[in-house]
Amino acid sequence: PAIFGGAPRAPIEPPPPETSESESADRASDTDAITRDGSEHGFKGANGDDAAHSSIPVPPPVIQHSAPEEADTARRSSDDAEQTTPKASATPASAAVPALALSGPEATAATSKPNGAAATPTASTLMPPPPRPPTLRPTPRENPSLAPPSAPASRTRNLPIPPRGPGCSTLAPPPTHSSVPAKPSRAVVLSPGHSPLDWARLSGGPTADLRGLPPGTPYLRVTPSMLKKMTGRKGKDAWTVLGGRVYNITPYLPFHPGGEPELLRSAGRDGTRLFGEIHPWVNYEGMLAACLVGIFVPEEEGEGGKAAAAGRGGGSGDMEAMD
Ligand code: HEM
Repeated sequence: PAIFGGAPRAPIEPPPPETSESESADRASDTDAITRDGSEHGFKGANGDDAAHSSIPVPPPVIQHSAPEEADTARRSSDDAEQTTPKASATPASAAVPALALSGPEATAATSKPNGAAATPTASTLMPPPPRPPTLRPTPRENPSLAPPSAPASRTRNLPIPPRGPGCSTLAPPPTHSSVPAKPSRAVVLSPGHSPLDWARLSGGPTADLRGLPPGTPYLRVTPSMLKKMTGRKGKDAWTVLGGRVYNITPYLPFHPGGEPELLRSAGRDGTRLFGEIHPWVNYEGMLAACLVGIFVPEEEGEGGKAAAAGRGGGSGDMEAMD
């Protein structure tokens, strides 16, 4: 009802020239009442209200504008109610719409006079800066300050936000991250029963001992000379140093996602740097806890000065030396 309020009706009323403005206003209110009544009557069925409707003149011009309304009324009442209905509703609405639509900042810039003198002065002063009203485009300009958080902007309005990157989603990673060239995977196909989970089962137990040393063997002080012999060849186990600790990587070889040859690159030497170059994120300490042989120490700090290199089927007297 507010949309079809009296303001817009006034200009439309002119068609009925028979009465004065005050009368026309009264008539407008009457028409409202009539319209409602008419509709109600229509639902209930036509009654003797035709007299009231008949008081409303100007059927032909108004009818043109209010065609839809008229049709409705026509369905509701088969009598003269048709004439009354069009006046009240359709005409005012059509008149009001254009004024609102064109009254935007753009129209004001074009010096629109009819929109009311009061609005014009303010508009003139604000004309240069008021790009705000056209929120569609100027917003991006203003946004830069607010733009950093692209998320809020996108939430508020879809149109104003020009999508910056390919993915408009706020959750999309920055192009910098997504553009990182992916290295071809060198992962190998592990044989059945040698998945990471299988390794976890095998080595994860609290009592798991995969060092390849006699049970109860304490952690060893492994010297460079000792380490050098543990290459995984000639029946020897493969040891490597990671972070100052010596691990027997032999049992892990078939479980290594990178393949046995890759893992053996570090056998018999310190593989800390090589390991870190490939996958520094791998938690070797946890994965190889059951394979911990000892600590890596300088030659002079070794056990008894005698190399204690040992392994499965290794040197004859080496195992005793390690004990
Ligand atoms: C120091 C010698 C080592 C070398 C040269 C090596 C090399 C590699 C290579 C080339 C890959 C394949 C990476 C890819 O997917 O493209 C790989 C994967 C892997 N390696 Fe090693 N590796 C070594 C030691 C180890 C050790 C000691 C462990 C753990 C005890 C380990 C655990 C893994 C794991 C879990 C993956 C899979 C990583 C992933 O899928 O992201 N590696 N390794």
